[in-house]
Amino acid sequence: MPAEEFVAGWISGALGLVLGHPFDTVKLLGFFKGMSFPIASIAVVNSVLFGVYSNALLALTATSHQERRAQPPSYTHVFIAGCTGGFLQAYCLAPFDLIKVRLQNQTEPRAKPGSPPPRYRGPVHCAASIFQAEGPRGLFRGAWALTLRDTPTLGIYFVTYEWLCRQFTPDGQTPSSGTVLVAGGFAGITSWVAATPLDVIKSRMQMAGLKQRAYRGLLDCMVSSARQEGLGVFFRGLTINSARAFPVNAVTFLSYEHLLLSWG
Ligand SMILES: C[N+](C)(C)CCCC[C@H](N)C(=O)O
Repeated sequence: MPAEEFVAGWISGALGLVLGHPFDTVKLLGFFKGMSFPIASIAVVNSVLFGVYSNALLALTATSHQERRAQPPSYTHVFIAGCTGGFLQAYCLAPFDLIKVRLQNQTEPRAKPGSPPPRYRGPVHCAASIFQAEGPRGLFRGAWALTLRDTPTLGIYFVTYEWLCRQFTPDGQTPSSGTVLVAGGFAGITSWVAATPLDVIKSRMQMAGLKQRAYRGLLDCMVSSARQEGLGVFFRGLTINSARAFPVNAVTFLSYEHLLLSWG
């Protein structure tokens, strides 16, 4: 059997791949366009959350991640560590979240002839415009509401995760991948259900001055929203938040646990 065809086939195939690569890259970049900003920001924020959580538990219980399966921390410690992680991640998240909310609310019809250009051209332009108009503090608009939203609800997040893992795992053993997926998914849902009322208020405060009227503060925003739209306003987005929370947090916890396991 002549080998040349194989070699030629291999080389031409490889060349095709090399030549095709830039096109694939463009296609891929096009496909993921607009995703690099959320991906980059979630990476930073999530590393702060999990890093602070784990270190807070280390400080509270003097056990490392590996030791915690044999000596599980109390739920009070898990809650305190979760709240600490939530509090600190909220500050890192605040500017990214503000930009996301501002860009998502830009729903002017796209590039119709004669229509005004969008206010923000992209995440960097959005950040720069806010910075120019309001200074660095402008980038933290709504940060207080975000902190109130995330501090207790991330405590709830880790308590739910730990509790569910322990229900389905024999003492001292590592939870199975299935358990981690389900516990992570439900931790996400529970946390988002608890966070939704303040999520609504947070987004309104971040939009204040643009589309919405300006509020005197968090309480004013809560009271006037409830007065005008009824108490149902605090549950706006509950279904979509929960539907998104399950897969996102199932995968977050699964990859987190697996990475830690594989690093020893
Ligand atoms: C605290 N709060 C519920 C707002 C978020 C908790 C889960 C965090 C996760 N990165 C996610 O985006 O779902």
